[in-house]
Formats: sequence, C-alpha cells, structure tokens
Amino acid sequence: MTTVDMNINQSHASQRGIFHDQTGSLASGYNFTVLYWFLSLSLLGLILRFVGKNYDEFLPSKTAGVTRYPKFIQRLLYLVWGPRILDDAYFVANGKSFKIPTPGHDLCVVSTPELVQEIKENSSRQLSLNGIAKDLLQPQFTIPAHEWLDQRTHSQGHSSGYVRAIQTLLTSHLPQFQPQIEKIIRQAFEFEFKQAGGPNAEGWHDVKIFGLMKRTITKLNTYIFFGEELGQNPLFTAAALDFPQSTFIAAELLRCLPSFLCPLGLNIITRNRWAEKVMMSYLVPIVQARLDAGATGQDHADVMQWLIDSSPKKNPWTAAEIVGQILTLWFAGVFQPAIVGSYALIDLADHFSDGDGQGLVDELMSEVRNGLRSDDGKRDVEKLEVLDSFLRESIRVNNSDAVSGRRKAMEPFAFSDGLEVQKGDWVCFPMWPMMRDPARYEDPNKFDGFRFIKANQMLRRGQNPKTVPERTEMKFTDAGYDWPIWGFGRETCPGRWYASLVMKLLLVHVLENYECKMAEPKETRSRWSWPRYFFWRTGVVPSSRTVVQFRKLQQ
Ligand code: HEM
Repeated sequence: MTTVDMNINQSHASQRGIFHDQTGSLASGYNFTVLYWFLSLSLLGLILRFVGKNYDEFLPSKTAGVTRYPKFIQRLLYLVWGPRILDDAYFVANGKSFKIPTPGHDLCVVSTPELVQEIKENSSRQLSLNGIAKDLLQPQFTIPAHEWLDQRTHSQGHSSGYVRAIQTLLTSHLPQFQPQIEKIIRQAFEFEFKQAGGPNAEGWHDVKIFGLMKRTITKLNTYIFFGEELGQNPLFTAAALDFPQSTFIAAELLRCLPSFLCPLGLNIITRNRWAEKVMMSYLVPIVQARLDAGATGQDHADVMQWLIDSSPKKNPWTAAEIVGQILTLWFAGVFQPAIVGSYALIDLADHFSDGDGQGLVDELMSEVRNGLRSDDGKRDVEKLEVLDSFLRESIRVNNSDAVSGRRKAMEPFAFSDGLEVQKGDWVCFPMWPMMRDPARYEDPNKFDGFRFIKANQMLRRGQNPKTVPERTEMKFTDAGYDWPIWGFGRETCPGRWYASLVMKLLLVHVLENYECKMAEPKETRSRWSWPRYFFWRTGVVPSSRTVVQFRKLQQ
C-alpha cells in the first residue's frame, strides 16, 4: 500500500473513533454507525419497557402467545423479541413443529431427533446454510470479491476448503499456537485495563466486557488467520474489528432496501466500505506474493495459507477471490466467541460476588491451579472438567443464538410430520427453549456450574442423571442433538476446538490472576436497570454497557 493510501486510511480510522496506543493495539472499536444503531435499538427497547413494564409482561401469557396479534405485528415483534416469541411458541406447540412469522419469510421450527435428522440429510441440496449466510450478510454487496453459492459444492472447493483449513489444519496446530494465544490474552487484558483508566482506590478495574471480548478475539483471530505481523498493525486490526460489525449492520439495512438503493445504503453505513477496503489492501498483496512464490503450509502456518492451499487446482482462485473467502470466514470466527466469552465472564463475576457461588469459584480456581500440564509444560485445558462444565452451563443459560441448525429452503420442502416449508423460508432447531425445558433439564432456571460434571460422573457410574437430557458423557466440543450449540451434520462448526481453547484460556487467565465482580450485581438490579443483553432476531447480544470489575489477586 502506498503512503498516500495509508494516510487516507489512517485519517478514516481516526474519523471513525478508532484510537490506538503507541504499541498499535486497539483501543475502541466502536464507530458512530454502530453507536447510532445501538442507541436506536436501546431507545426502542426502553420505550417498549415503559409500555409493557417489562419484557415478559408485554408479551401475552404463554398459552395465548403473540399469535393474538395480526401477522405484520408478529413479524415486527420478532425483530426485538425473537427468543421470547420462540420460547412461547415452543411451549404451546408441546413437541410439535411450528412456524413463526418473521420479516420476509417464516421460521419453521422442528424439535424432534427424527426431524433434525431430516435437516441433516437434506442440508446442501434443498436446505442450505449458505443460503442463510447469504440472506444474513448480503455478500453480493458486502463481500463482492467472493462468489457465494446457494448450495455447498465440494467439487469446486467452496466451503469444503475452509472447513479443511479450520477443522483439520487449525485444530491440529492448536498445541503449537497455545503459548502465543496465552500471551495475546495476557497483553490484551493489561492493555484494556490501562485504557479503562487504571484501578480505583481499592484496586478494581472497571471494564465494559463485550468491547473487551470483541477486541481480544479480534487480536487472537488476526494472529491465527494472518500471523504475528498483521496482528501488530493498528490500522489493519482496527479494520478487522470494524468489518464484521459494520457489514452486519449494513446487511440488515440492505435486506429492507430496494436493490437499486443498496449500493448507496451500503456506502453510507460502511463509509464507502472502509474496513473491507483496508483489509483487502493489506491481504491481496500478501496472498499474491505467496502465490507467486509458490508458498505452502511448510512456509506459513496460518489460516490464510491453508485457504490458499485449498484453492482448486483447475481454475485456481485469484488473490482477490482467496481474500474474499478469508473475509467470509472472518465473520464466522469473531462474533460467537466474543458473545460466549462475555457471558462466561459475566457468569463468573456473578458467582464471585454471590455467597452461594463462591464454592464454584473456589473449585474452578483450585482446578486451574492444579491443572494438568503436558511434558512440555503446556496446560491441557481440555482436561479441566469443572471449567468445561461451567462453560457449558453458561452457554445453556445464555445462548448467543436462540436457534441452531438454520437452513434456508432453496425449494419447497416437506418434513415427514407434514410441516410444509415454502421456498425461501428458514428451518431451525429451537435451542433456547429446549435448554430451558424442565422436561430436559431439572431446575432449568438455576445456574448450576457443576450440572454437567455431576451428570458425566453419574453416567460414568452407569446412572441416568435427571439434570441433563444426555445419556452418554459429553463435553463442550461435542456436537449433537443434546448439545446443539455447534449445529448439525456436515455443517457442524469446524472452529469449535479453537473456540474451546480460546474460551478456556481466557477463563484460566482470569481465574489465575484476578478476582472479579459485576459493577451492578444481580441483587442491586431492578426492572429499570439497563438490560444485560438485548435481542435482535434470534440473536441474544450482550449489552455493550455491562461492566465487569477485575482486581489483581495477591499471589
Ligand atoms: C463459541 C464460539 C462458536 C460458536 C457457538 C459457533 C457456532 C456455530 C454454529 C451454530 C454454526 C452453524 C452450524 C449449523 O448450522 O449446522 C457454525 C458454523 C461455522 N463456524 Fe462456528 N461457532 C463458534 C466459533 C467459530 C470460530 C472461532 C470459527 C473459525 C475460526 C468458526 C467457524 C465456523 C464456520 C466456517 C462455519 C460454517 C461451517 C460450514 O459452512 O460448514 N466458528 N458455528
């Protein structure tokens, strides 16, 4: 990139409210567009709270459901109450399939193992995950460098290439990456604490947790995807943080605009596609240089190289097409871990400040202290069973998305129970209500960090626990009907081992070094307190205002 380009981009970065310290770390990833949307949605939420006193009261009773309202109201309500509407409809349907009207299409919800099997068997042909991603991200406008197919075609290298890059190659390199991941987490926390203004008189650092997680995950993913050098580049990392959020917001707008207005809408929201252009301007020359040099995985161990290696031999992709693929993958890897990590730290902080939770915190701390290390001194976090159980319970209680296994019907489809899905409708599995279903989880509204470890111990002894639905031992990275957070079948998340390592190392870092508590603990919260999360469609997004306090432990 030329100096002039750099200057233009740097000035864009500062216009967008992205600042860096001397070491080039990210300080604040928020831009005004994101702020505007957050404020508007928060305002809408606040108005509705006043109208209806609180979320649950505003919605009619469980049995009546929102089906009382005209369909267009139901479609609008889905935008801001998706999970609650799903919850309501799930309990009314009592195990049967059902549909929820949403803007643009119906959500067809199936919940039995047999019907989930039908999703798996018909994925790619009639029911497509790519179709969902195309609806969500509007890539024809937002990531034009990469041609998105409606269905997965393994022969052309699309999709299967990135699954191999993430599932096989990234996972097999995790032991090698672990020390650097630990270092990045340590430095990211130190940096965030400094940015937040240092400790108060009692030694507590106040940090907005969702922002911290988004920036930390961006730094980690930049290292994993592109190697160390770009991870140190402030402009690139600012763009890498901005790209998923501004594109996601733009795509939401594009879904409502007539197509002739889309380019204009996109340019306004993404400021002339600033983040995408910055990322492309750095990545295309690097990819081109690697292609020219015939570089392989022996030369560079990073996701970018593994994607280059998976380019089809016949009609290989251009550098720009490969970068388009990388940007697509970038989406998948940032949001979910940032949300899951935020909820896990909030749950940890809640337990630190809660007398009953202290037992769990003590167990976690002692497990981490005595944690197994391999011969080369590396901690084997996958062997920390209490930590695994805690993380699973945190996800059970706070799903980042209320549904799993989403597929778009590329043609009309009928499930064997008679549920008819029209072309363009989405099908999905009701993860949020099923994880709160008392028929599946005993005392489902109670956060029990030991729930899954106790269940595994019982199953090992040949007993059937009532506290969980599974009948074989499971851990965080397992996938299936009883643990649907990673999706189903061939589309099951390929990044789950990397995500698990990162989540667990983050928690280990906190448990080893800090005590933490919520700035506004549960007991002091009232119905007027700012919600800790908000809904957008089926997403359950942590509020960017939620503050967790950390204090260095005396060693
Ligand atoms: C806690 C974090 C994460 C969660 C909860 C999660 C969850 C999911 C889910 C539910 C799906 C859809 C599966 C389906 O519909 O059947 C998915 C797909 C995917 N995830 Fe993740 N994910 C996480 C982290 C990651 C990370 C870190 C990466 C990459 C580094 C990643 C890469 C992908 C990719 C590439 C797909 C699409 C797979 C395909 O098209 O076959 N995920 N993930």
